Amino acid sequence: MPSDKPQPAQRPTFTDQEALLFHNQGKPGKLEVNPTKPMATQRDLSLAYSPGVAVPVRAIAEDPSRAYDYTSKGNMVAVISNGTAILGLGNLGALASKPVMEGKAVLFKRFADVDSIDLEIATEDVDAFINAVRYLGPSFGGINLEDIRAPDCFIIEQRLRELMDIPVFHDDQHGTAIISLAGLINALDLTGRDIRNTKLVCNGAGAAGIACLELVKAMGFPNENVILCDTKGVIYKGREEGMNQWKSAHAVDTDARTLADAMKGADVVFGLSAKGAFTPEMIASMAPNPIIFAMANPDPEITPEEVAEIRDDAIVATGRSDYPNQINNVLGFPYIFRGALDVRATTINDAMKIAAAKALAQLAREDVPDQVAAAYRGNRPRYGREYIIPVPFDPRLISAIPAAVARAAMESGVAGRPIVDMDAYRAELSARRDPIAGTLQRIHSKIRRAPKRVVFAEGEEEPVIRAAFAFANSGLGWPILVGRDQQVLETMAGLGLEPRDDIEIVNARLTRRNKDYADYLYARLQRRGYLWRDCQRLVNTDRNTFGACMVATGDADAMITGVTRNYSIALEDIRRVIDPKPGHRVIGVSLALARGRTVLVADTAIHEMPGAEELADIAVEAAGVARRLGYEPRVALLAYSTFGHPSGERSERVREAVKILDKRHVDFEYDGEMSADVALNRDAMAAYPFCRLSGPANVLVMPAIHSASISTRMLQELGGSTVIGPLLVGLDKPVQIVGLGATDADIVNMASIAAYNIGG
Ligand SMILES: NC(=O)C1=CN([C@@H]2O[C@H](COP(=O)(O)OP(=O)(O)OC[C@H]3O[C@@H](n4cnc5c(N)ncnc54)[C@H](OP(=O)(O)O)[C@@H]3O)[C@@H](O)[C@H]2O)C=CC1
Ligand SMILES: CC(=O)C(=O)O
Ligand SMILES: [Mg+2]
Repeated sequence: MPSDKPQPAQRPTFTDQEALLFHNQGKPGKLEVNPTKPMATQRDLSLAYSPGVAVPVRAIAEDPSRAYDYTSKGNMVAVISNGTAILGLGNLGALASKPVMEGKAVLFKRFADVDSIDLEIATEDVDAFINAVRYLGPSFGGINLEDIRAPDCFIIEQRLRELMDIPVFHDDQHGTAIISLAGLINALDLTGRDIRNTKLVCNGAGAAGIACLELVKAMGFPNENVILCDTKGVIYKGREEGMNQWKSAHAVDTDARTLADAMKGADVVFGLSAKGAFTPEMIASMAPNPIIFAMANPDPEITPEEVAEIRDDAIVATGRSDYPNQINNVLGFPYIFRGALDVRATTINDAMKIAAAKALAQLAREDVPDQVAAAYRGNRPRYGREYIIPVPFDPRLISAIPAAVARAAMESGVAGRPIVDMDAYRAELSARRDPIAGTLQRIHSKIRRAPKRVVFAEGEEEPVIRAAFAFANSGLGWPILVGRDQQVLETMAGLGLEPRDDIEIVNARLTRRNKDYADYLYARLQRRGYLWRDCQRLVNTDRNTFGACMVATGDADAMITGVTRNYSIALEDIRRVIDPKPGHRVIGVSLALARGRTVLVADTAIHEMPGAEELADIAVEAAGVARRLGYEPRVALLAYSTFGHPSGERSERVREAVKILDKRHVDFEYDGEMSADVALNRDAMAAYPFCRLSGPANVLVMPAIHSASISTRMLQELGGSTVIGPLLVGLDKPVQIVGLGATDADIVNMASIAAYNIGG
């Protein structure tokens, strides 16, 4: 649980020098452009450029919607600024805004796989700015305006919305409004307030302030309960100084003239102004349980530490990532555009904004996965005063927010290409964030249709219990937690989880099946030096043995273990109880996913230095796994040499394995021996026209366990691949072993793979 008070000591700090170095090291700046098509050969060139490129040109000229099929338009957003209101730093010009705009562009990519480029336009003239942008429509699927001062931004956005047929969205207005509304919905809920009689003060009557008020009023806040302030104080009816039509729309009848007057007794205050604008006295004068959103960047109107010195009943949020409750538009713009682009929305309307805010608010109320806990440095946040809004690293945002936005676009009639299958869309969204997610999603939808009973052998462990609940909540099957009832229940209570009927707790010592399992084990082990009593002790005390007995005897369908024990020891426990499937070999297969490509690597778990027969078996098992995952296997048997060169003894086994596969007449593509580059790179493979693989390999059979282990770990650490596994295949009953210290998400995934019975 997060502590009650903000803890500055835990906050990451950096020097100015470090910030400059960060931006300067490697290639200066934060983004570069990469081609998505190969440009390696003469043929590639003639397709990508003249003459091949003429074909899509004509197609688009004939039907402009084809631009979405043949160009990057549909996934490309421009982040455009003139630098007149850079964060809360003021008007520092177009060029100085570039680091922020590059930052927004990479956040688009990082969080929602939206390609984005920053465009800084060096003019403060509203008409000139509009003219510079209005003709850019063909290049982009959407325009994200950023850090343009009020009231220019209102005119610019409105005119561009009229002139362009793609979404134009001023992030500082609407992004901020959406996120603060989401936070406000939850803060009102936590403090038991009703939107109709809550008093709100907004300091800052610029882009962000005005848009926030418009959205909260659209949600039902009465006009007379809201006071807007700017550098001149309260915006009251009849004020003349420093006014414009957008401020006037929110002017109220009140005697309050200063921000301090307005904040007396207020329930909520929004800061969208500048550093230090709220004084301790102002905060002290607010109503009990005040809601304080100090959102100025980079430094808030008041810090959470300063609030904590004055009162302990406040809910405080800032725009920064290093305090709890980050109300920042980064939670919105990537996902809102993702949803809008995916339905080819012509605009981003109020219905889509409110849908995004509600989806965000809802997400904060749900149980938090481990990846989010990691973003909180080990503190698992729970819906409450210090967790009113999800963090930007929450992996659930990518499927929840765009789906809500896309649905609202469809319902409000602005979607050019409605989504037919929303579940499939959500799965696709998750896959954009993490390539592994697409494969897992397929597995999940399959096992949901025929849920299985899965033994979670280490049922007393916290992550295992959380995983079991997540597994059951997602409808993936029925978990069985093995452990002492009291211990399991206490851990559950500590996690705030209630026991429930669909999650069984089985105590090995007390179960009525205890004797049957001991008999079963004795029948297997009596000729290996075990007495019946030894078997009974194993069943009673070893959870892997007990869990495996449940699976072996049909009391459960699959099993997951490994959180507290080394892989090889857990495997030994299991092998005592479960044999290989007749005619099969037990191996480990790892899945490496990178750059849209999935490659299976085997054997990553069992055979240290396989002989030729074993290598052939490994190829057969791994090809089976590829098929079960929906890939047509192309198996490369790897070595350091390729088809006999350089010659060497160590490759002999691999060549022999290929001959064995020839004799077995297997029904999949295979070849070798070959080096990894030949296996994976079409051009390198082309140097061997006799190679029997029809394309780059998707199954790599490694010559030995050390090369398998080293290469998968290097892929993960250096190559940016996601690697899952080793998945255990070839056992007669499905059991999977996670790595020591696996997170709840890892356990759920491996439990799903066990339930799916990936080994066939
Ligand atoms: N957390 C988030 O996600 C976001 C935070 N922001 C923050 O909000 C702030 C405003 O941004 P934005 O609306 O784009 O900028 P604008 O330039 O459009 O508006 C600034 C507004 O703040 C007012 N203001 C400035 N200083 C003070 C002060 N000391 N007291 C009262 N009012 C003041 C100005 O008053 P006047 O009209 O009298 O000049 C003006 O109304 C920035 O700090 C920015 O970082 C913005 C967007 C997103
Ligand atoms: C977060 C943001 O967009 C701003 O402070 O301007
Ligand atoms: Mg901004």
